Amino acid sequence: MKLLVTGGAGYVGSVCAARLVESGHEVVVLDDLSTGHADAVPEGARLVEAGIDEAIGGLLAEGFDGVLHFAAKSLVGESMQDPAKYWHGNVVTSLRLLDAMREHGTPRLVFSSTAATYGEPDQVPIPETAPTRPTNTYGATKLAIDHAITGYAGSHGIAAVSLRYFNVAGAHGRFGERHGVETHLIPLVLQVALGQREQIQVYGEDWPTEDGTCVRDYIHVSDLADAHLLALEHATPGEHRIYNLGNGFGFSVKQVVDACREVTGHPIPAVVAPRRAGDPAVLVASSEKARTELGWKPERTDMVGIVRDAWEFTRSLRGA
Ligand SMILES: NC(=O)c1ccc[n+]([C@@H]2O[C@H](COP(=O)([O-])OP(=O)(O)OC[C@H]3O[C@@H](n4cnc5c(N)ncnc54)[C@H](O)[C@@H]3O)[C@@H](O)[C@H]2O)c1
Ligand SMILES: O=c1ccn([C@@H]2O[C@H](COP(=O)(O)OP(=O)(O)O[C@H]3O[C@H](CO)[C@H](O)[C@H](O)[C@H]3O)[C@@H](O)[C@H]2O)c(=O)[nH]1
Repeated sequence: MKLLVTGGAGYVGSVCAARLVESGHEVVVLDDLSTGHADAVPEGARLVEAGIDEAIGGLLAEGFDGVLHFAAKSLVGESMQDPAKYWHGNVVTSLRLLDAMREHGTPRLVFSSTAATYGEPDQVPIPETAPTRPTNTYGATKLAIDHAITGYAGSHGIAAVSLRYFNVAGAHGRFGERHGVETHLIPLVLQVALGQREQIQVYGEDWPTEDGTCVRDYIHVSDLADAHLLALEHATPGEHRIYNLGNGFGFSVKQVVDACREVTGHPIPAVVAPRRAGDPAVLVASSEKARTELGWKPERTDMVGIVRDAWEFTRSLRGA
């Protein structure tokens, strides 16, 4: 297939673009490099360095079999301080993309949604039928886009799939996580091991969990990429399918830090800090639907293995 990958110079998009190229697809990456890196675009893919708003119409006029839409603003804290950046950058931009797909008859869409669409869950593991009550602007914009996709798919025959990622982690060879402003736990802990930061702050030790720290469902980015390939195969015209992607079990912040100590051999000093606003205690996915309907089976579920891949990638960046 000829596929357009928006945000393919970013973390998840570059890994998926690499997997698509490996699988024999023709890949064009559309990325404005606002948080991505040109050298993260895999060999064999064409990079169009531009924003979606200005370039999408001209590009889709070339004729594509589908779009994988990763491009977004995705910092939860920033989304609360500057909501306009998120409503415009995520929702308005995605509407432009949907309108261009409709105009040019682009048949398939796979969209990066998020666990943040659910907010504080009533039950864990979280199924797709759980109430969607996002607690931050980032999650609200992703939910709004999901609603728009449902409408466009139903009315204009687009075969659409939204994948709600839980906590993405790990690396796929030379493709990994290098956000300019890093807020995610594993890369921050690895920065301590590299001597770039003195200690890791553990945001709260008084949560209602076994060891008192927050629990999250960490999904290896290569398993995530597999799900995108399956989503493309199973997408059905006129339908908008929504799938959670997680391993179905959680690791606490302390367990993640311990795994990083084991992999790096560094003591990684940790200090307890106040809770971070908006953090739920436990987020774990039920991904039964993706397993049953897509035949998806995450294979890299061991935390030490996930951290090892992230560590190798992080060290390679430093030429270590
Ligand atoms: N990383 C996670 O843990 C996680 C979890 C849930 C959902 N997601 C979603 O997955 C997607 C990818 O996340 P990521 O961690 O790879 O982020 P990222 O910041 O590394 O990648 C986003 C990419 O999109 C590009 N971009 C942003 N706005 C653009 C625009 N208007 N036009 C063209 N390019 C644009 C950026 O330059 C960047 O390369 C996002 O939609 C994010 O919301 C990520
Ligand atoms: O320095 C840090 C950084 C994080 N944490 C904790 O580590 C856990 C994981 O935090 P991350 O920031 O790595 O990830 P989040 O769970 O906050 O966010 C992830 O899940 C969200 C869904 O709620 C969105 O999908 C978002 O894009 C995705 O990164 C949280 O309990 C957080 O409080 C710390 O203790 N110290």
